[in-house]
Amino acid sequence: MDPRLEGEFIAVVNAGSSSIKLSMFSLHDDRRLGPLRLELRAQVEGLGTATPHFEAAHADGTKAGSRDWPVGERLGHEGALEHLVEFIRHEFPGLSMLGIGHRVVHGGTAFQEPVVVTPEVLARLETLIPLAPLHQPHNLAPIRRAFAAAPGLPQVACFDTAFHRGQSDVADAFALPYALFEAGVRRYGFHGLSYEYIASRLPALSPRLADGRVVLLHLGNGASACALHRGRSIASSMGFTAVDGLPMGTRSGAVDPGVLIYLMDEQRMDARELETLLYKQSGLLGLSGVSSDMRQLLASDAPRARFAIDVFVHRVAREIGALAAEMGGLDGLVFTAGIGEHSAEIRRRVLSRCLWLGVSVQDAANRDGPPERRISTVDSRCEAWVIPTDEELMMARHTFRLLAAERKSP
Ligand SMILES: Nc1ncnc2c1ncn2[C@@H]1O[C@H](COP(=O)(O)OP(=O)(O)O)[C@@H](O)[C@H]1O
Ligand SMILES: CC(=O)OP(=O)(O)O
Ligand SMILES: [Mg+2]
Repeated sequence: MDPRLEGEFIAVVNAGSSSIKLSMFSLHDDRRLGPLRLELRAQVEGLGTATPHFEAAHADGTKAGSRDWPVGERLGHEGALEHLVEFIRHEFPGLSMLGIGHRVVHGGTAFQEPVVVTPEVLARLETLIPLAPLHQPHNLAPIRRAFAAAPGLPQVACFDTAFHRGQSDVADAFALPYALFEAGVRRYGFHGLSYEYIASRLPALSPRLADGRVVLLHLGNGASACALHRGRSIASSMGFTAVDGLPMGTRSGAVDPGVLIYLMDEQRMDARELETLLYKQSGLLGLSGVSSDMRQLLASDAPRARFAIDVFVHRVAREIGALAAEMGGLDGLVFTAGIGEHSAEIRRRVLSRCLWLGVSVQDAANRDGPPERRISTVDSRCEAWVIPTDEELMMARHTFRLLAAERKSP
């Protein structure tokens, strides 16, 4: 065994709609670097497609493993999880664990911060599956599996919704009958672990933004925007579910609800068919007919690929304006997640629509530079930044904080 991998660990599981990521953090008494150190990241991507792919890397980026499955052997979430668990067992024999942190997309109104999962908590989280059908079942399956395999091992659920729970009722409400608001039909907002991580980086990177009005843009396979005022979320583009707001890889983003009634009446679509349409057949994939993957769209000459990108950029620019209006102005913009971190072209196009907000882009910095960087000119009234997100580190921090506190007060 690698001597670095002795001691106690926290595992963190981020089960998405088409991938499972598992990261291992070791614990240390290091005042300067903090108690958590990333040791290994492992993931299976492309679940449900013809070409699932496993890859694992040590913290320094060196490869720890990889695997492809034969074309046509459709690997599901369960098979991927088994593979990851076996890999970790092999890499970390005799492993001692403090606990496991899980990303759980929906915490409803009841869960406003991370919690240690009990069978009762798990049962309540299961009732939220209809509110996040693409994510919640996959988030809860690894919890159930770990309960069965290691009943005494503490598990912590970290919610995508929690960071937004401080938003006002006015920001949260749909203008539906008030009884529905009371029954929990309201805006929740998602990608909260990502936004919380970015907010935690701002004091070191830009004190002005840490204390100011910022729109955070999480543009990945799922995409959303968040209005951050003095480090707190005050509004977000995602609503009751993670299908609202911006167009995404395969999700529609906001549509006129009248369209759904029309489709039910005229095309006799039922709830399941609408769910498939809105979550799996829309967004970049639905508009382009080419791919849900922004890299492929940017590389394509197909007119509809270009059209899909145009719609995406248009809606992102619109959302920035809407969230700036909620905050009464804007001091900065932050791009994060797959597209936000890696696509200079999308950032350039979005920022070219933000001149009215006082953004002046530094082209060379936008094209290239260290992963965390300012991409606006020094005299830009509104700052623009790229900050890679780290949902896993945020989850490891929450898990450590909760379990260390539990250990002190048994
Ligand atoms: N260099 C790049 N240029 C454009 N898009 C990119 C680039 N790298 C990754 N992406 C896009 O990022 C998206 C995936 O984002 P990511 O945050 O990794 O998703 P997930 O929600 O699965 O974690 C895909 O649309 C992918 O095409
Ligand atoms: C909430 C959500 O959309 O998550 P993801 O981006 O992982 O799909
Ligand atoms: Mg994501």
